[in-house]
Amino acid sequence: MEPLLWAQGLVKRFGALFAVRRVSLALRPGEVLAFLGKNGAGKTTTVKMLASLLLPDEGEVRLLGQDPFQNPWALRHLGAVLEGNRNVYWRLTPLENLVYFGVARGLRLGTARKRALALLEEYGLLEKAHTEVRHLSRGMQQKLALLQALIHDPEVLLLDEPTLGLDVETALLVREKVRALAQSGKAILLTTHQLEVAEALADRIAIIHRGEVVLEEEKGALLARFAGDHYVLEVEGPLPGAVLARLRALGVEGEGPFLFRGDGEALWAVLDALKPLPLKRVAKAEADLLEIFLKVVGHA
Ligand SMILES: Nc1ncnc2c1ncn2[C@@H]1O[C@H](COP(=O)(O)OP(=O)(O)OP(=O)(O)O)[C@@H](O)[C@H]1O
Repeated sequence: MEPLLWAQGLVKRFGALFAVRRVSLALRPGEVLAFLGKNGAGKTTTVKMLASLLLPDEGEVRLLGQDPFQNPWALRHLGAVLEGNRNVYWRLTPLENLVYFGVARGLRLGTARKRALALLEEYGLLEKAHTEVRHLSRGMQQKLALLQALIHDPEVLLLDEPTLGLDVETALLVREKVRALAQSGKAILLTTHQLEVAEALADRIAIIHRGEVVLEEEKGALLARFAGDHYVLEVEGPLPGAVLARLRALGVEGEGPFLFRGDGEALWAVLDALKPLPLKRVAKAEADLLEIFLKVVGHA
């Protein structure tokens, strides 16, 4: 499948600082790519180049095959939520904002209005449709910023921290919506420091460190690769000293839950040593994204 968004060899320097060095990305229909990195790693700079808000020193961007720097009309295929809620007009109402952005991106007035009202209803903002944005709560403003990116139904979405600062219910709603948008075929780049959000939503993970993409991998494969051979065991009741001694000799660590590093075959020796004690749980330990992130960039 052809990527909807494609970038090759992006470079951005600020004076002597290489903020972004040769970053390449591709986003295909229906795909969520989580773009992770520590503060100052180069995420925003990259995303701004993808959104044509910043001119790369080197490299190319294509949106549905078109170069948005040569042909800015290609940007109608893109919706972006950057830097929280700053991309809406504070003295206009949500409805006015959405109609304005819809028309600016090529919708007819009537279509923009209909779509704006439908989105406001879908995201629970209809009762604020006519309230000036500056009088909305911060979370509502943030939700509106997302709707502003969706109003013209673009194929590609760049979402920077879409759930940060939202209440639990709204954050879950936005998560569900992002998932549904991907299922409907949108390509989504998700920038976030909330690793559990990335883990829940992403199909692929890219980690940028000091301006370079140091890891890019399908999420399932990444989690499996870092999980390694690593089992967690729990037993009912206290362990007799002799059993514990045998476990230690086999390399079992911990005090319950016990931890065993080894392959599936070696695990049988451990289970044998435990017989006939009742087992509560034996499971392959799973890596989480936080652990992986810290391993890849945490101490570098
Ligand atoms: N306009 C600018 N002028 C000079 N330096 C800049 C400019 N914009 C960004 N930088 C620098 O480029 C580097 C990358 O910044 P960027 O905002 O892309 O990081 P980030 O990964 O988005 O970080 P955060 O998670 O903190 O938002 C930083 O060292 C930053 O200080």
